[in-house]
Amino acid sequence: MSLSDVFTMEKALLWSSIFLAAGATYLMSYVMSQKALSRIPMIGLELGNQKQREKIFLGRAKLLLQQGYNKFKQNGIFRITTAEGTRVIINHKFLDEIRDMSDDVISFETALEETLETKYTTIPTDEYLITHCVKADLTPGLARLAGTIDDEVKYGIDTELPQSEDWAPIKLSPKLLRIVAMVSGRAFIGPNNCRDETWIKIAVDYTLNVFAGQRAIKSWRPIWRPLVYRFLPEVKQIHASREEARKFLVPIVQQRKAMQGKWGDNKPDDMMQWMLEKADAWNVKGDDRQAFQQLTLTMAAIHTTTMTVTQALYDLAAMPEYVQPLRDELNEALAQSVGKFDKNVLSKLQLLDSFMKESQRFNPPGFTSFRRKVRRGVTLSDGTYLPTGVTIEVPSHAIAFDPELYPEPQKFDGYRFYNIRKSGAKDADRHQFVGITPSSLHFGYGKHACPGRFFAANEIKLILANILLKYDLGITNPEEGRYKNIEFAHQNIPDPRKDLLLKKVA
Ligand code: HEM
Repeated sequence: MSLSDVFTMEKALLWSSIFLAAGATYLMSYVMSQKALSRIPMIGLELGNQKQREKIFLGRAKLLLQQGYNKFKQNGIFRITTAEGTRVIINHKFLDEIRDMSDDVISFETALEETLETKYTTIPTDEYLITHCVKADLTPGLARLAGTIDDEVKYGIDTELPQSEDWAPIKLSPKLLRIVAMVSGRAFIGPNNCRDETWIKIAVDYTLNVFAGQRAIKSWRPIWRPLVYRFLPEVKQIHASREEARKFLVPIVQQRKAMQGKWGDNKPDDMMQWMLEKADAWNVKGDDRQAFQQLTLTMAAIHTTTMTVTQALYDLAAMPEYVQPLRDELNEALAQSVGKFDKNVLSKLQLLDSFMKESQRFNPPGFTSFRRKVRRGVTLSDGTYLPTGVTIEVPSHAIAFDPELYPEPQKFDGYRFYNIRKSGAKDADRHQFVGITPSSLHFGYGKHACPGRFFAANEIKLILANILLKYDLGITNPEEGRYKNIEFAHQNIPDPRKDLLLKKVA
């Protein structure tokens, strides 16, 4: 045997030992994490095997989460089989210790990548400049923008909703989507672009395409996904709508850049402008990427807001007894500000704010919140170990129906939060629509809690206020009660097939 043969053999032996050691370490950590997980109680085992439980979760998630929350309220943690695998559901009592953990330990972004199937859809989850500008520019600018947003709301209502003085049935969701796309667009890309039909189509369709794409990917087992994703029509559609958006948005980006320093008093006052001015500092390079950031923004903003307004209008239509008190509040606030909606008027609408929050408590967009991926195993204060790779969620809907937190939780009380705020209690303002507490989690919690909720709250108030002043509302069969939501796994959406009745007030 030559010297070089000996070296080759030694090398092979070395590599084999490294692989064996790595394999053994991986196996050990897998076994340990499975052991740690198995210590967390599982609900729903009586419903059948994993496949059967996944299927049952699609139709009964709300109920199962509620049962788990009630059963494990003391220890606070349980596992459940969802359509996307096993999830660890944690009680809100752990939120304050988790919220301060770094993203390397408990990650919002990795959980979102998993939800959106970013590996295959390529939807970015790390566009930090968006969140920064929403917090640093949009929210502080809300008082200045209230008038323009109100103009756009009025234009949207005049052009999209019926103008009849007799009862007219409409399918609300598509109309509201267009209104919200225009109104949000006014604050995102400015008055010259927000009414453009191409923009409205992009803003409305993109989120739907992304959700169809990720659902199509999830319908395949993980092992097949890298092979099939390129051929899925739903994934191709995401790319097609991006291309459409690129053609529309890139020229606007280029025009804005060409005008840099030459705007004078006409400088646009919108998200695109603020983001372009900060792009270098945030290392966001290239016209395409800067244009696509508007798409990511619409994905966070348009459908979430539209669903919330739809739910509130379905509630108002089913409970018309709230209409007059809300109109009285509006008229009183407007009378003190020469008939114009401004920041002061909006802050006086405490009953409307309370009604919106109660409507969201009953009809949240999802039954869980605070979805996070554990990237580094962590031990909670009660000794529970959450191993690396686990996805955690908080049962926000079950929490919002806990009688210890919300007296008579099954009763819709539009005055619930209004009365708390009027009571003068120390933390009364935390019960505003935008307020986030461990028992009110529909905008998330901690450092990734929705930064757009202040803009959303103003937009929703302005849409509801203008509709309330202009229309009477009704549902088609009052004896059947409020329209039921469509529940699918974690998700909860207003039924788009239902007709809302509108009649212009004389
Ligand atoms: C009623 C409407 C809305 C609802 C219900 C909603 C809900 C949420 C929720 C649940 C989260 C995740 C929070 C967490 O897990 O802790 C979130 C994040 C986010 N939302 Fe909203 N949202 C709404 C409107 C908006 C609007 C209008 C904007 C933009 C103007 C926006 C921008 C964002 C952004 C950028 C994030 C990611 C934050 C981050 O990465 O740290 N949202 N939203």
